[in-house]
Amino acid sequence: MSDILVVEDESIIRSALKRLLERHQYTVTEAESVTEASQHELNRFDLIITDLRLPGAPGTELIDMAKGIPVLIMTSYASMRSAVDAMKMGAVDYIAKPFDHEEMVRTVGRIVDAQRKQKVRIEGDDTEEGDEHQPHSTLGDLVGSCEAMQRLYRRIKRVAPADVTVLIHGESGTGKELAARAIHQLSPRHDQALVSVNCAAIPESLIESELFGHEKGAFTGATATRQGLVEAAEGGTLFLDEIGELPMEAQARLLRVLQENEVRRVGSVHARTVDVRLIAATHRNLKQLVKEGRFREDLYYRLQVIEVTLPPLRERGQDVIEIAEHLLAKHSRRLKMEHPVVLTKTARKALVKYDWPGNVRELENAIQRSLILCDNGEIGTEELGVDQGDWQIPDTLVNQDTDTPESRAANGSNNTAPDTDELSLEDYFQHFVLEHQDSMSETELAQKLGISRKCLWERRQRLGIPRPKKNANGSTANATQ
Ligand SMILES: Nc1ncnc2c1ncn2[C@@H]1O[C@H](COP(=O)(O)OP(=O)(O)OP(=O)(O)O)[C@@H](O)[C@H]1O
Repeated sequence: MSDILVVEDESIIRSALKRLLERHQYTVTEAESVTEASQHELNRFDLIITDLRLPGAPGTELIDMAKGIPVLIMTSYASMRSAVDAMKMGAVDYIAKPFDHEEMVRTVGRIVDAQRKQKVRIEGDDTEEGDEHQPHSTLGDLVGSCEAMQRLYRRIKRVAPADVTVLIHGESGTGKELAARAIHQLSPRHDQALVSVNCAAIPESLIESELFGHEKGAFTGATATRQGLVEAAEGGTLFLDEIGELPMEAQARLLRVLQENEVRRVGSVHARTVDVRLIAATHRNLKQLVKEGRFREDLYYRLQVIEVTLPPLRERGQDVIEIAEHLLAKHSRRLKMEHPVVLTKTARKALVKYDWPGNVRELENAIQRSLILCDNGEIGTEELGVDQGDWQIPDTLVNQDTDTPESRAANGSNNTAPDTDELSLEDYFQHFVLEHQDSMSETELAQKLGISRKCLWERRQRLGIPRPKKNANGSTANATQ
């Protein structure tokens, strides 16, 4: 049986809530204010439900006072703002008054359940209680122990159990998708699906039907009714990477999912109810996009309930070595390396000194490349290429069929990128794209360059060579995006 402390100054609401919870087998203690609540030993409760506005101190004060105990905020000022602020301060969730009884019972059940599971996991791990404040060198697939990563882990653990939308910020390649996965894994939805979608990688014309599904005949080519990815995430989590690239029409449909828990397939007049938690990520400044009229303000406010920020790799100090070694082990296994490969002392220093504009993804490429190029079991600065700017061997080359050490060595000594000394990769990229963009689709171009469609799109943005748009007569014209 779980113990709940209800802090509410309006006695009618307080006793109604008490009765409701007791009917569901919870033990309830009441308090009228933070001061009265603080006379109890807060640590013995499994959950504290508190009104935000109370006589004297606000309910949010209990978040710090009851370290580790989830605090659910009730607010009659159903403004998003105060609820968002409470969540930022560490509240596990919020519920707007007047609340629906069923919703309250469901929310309480979910939090208490998640809390119990977390306790079991912590005890099972043989970790001390108060684990939240123990330093960790990993969380899920994220590796790194610097202070910024510790803060990130703590934040992920706090937001994961609350069923709220999370917006992840961070430069490209910082691990936003891994962070989303960690949130899903630590949430009560962890045994349901996590559906990941990269909004920048799906052609604009297809994105609505991909996400929301379509009815048969909704558009040319819609030969059958199809469920969208939002529906595929039913009961679980939907991760929308690069949400800043979502076209306006799709933004409107997504807003409906968030506001009404409803999805309407393209070409359908009927809405379907969905139960999906959204995690979105972007490397862009969404506020700026809102100002420029390219992102809906209402959607922006819905998304930024809780924000999580991934630090750039250059700000993670010695973590870069920890991550490099982790990636070295991972890719040595993948490439079935016969002998262990290590980083030289100079290489380690160079790793820390280099500023990694492409973050962990760039580091991962450098490690993969080095494993192929090194021949004496040691990786030095030359193999890493950290002194030579940020050129990369395309992934397709790295992932080529390199099953034997001989063929790997051959790939290296063939010098697959002979021009890189004279021609920077960016020049090469620019030439290649300008030369072939009229005759190749974006997918073909990306494939030839060995990069993802999204990466192609990002580089186009960075280098100022926007994708040409096809005119009605089939010729192309550059369009600023
Ligand atoms: N802290 C980390 N420890 C280990 N591997 C990491 C870490 N962060 C990122 N990676 C690896 O780096 C690569 C890029 O990570 P991820 O795709 O999560 O980044 P992202 O921020 O979502 O990038 P983008 O914005 O370009 O989609 C992945 O292969 C991931 O496994």
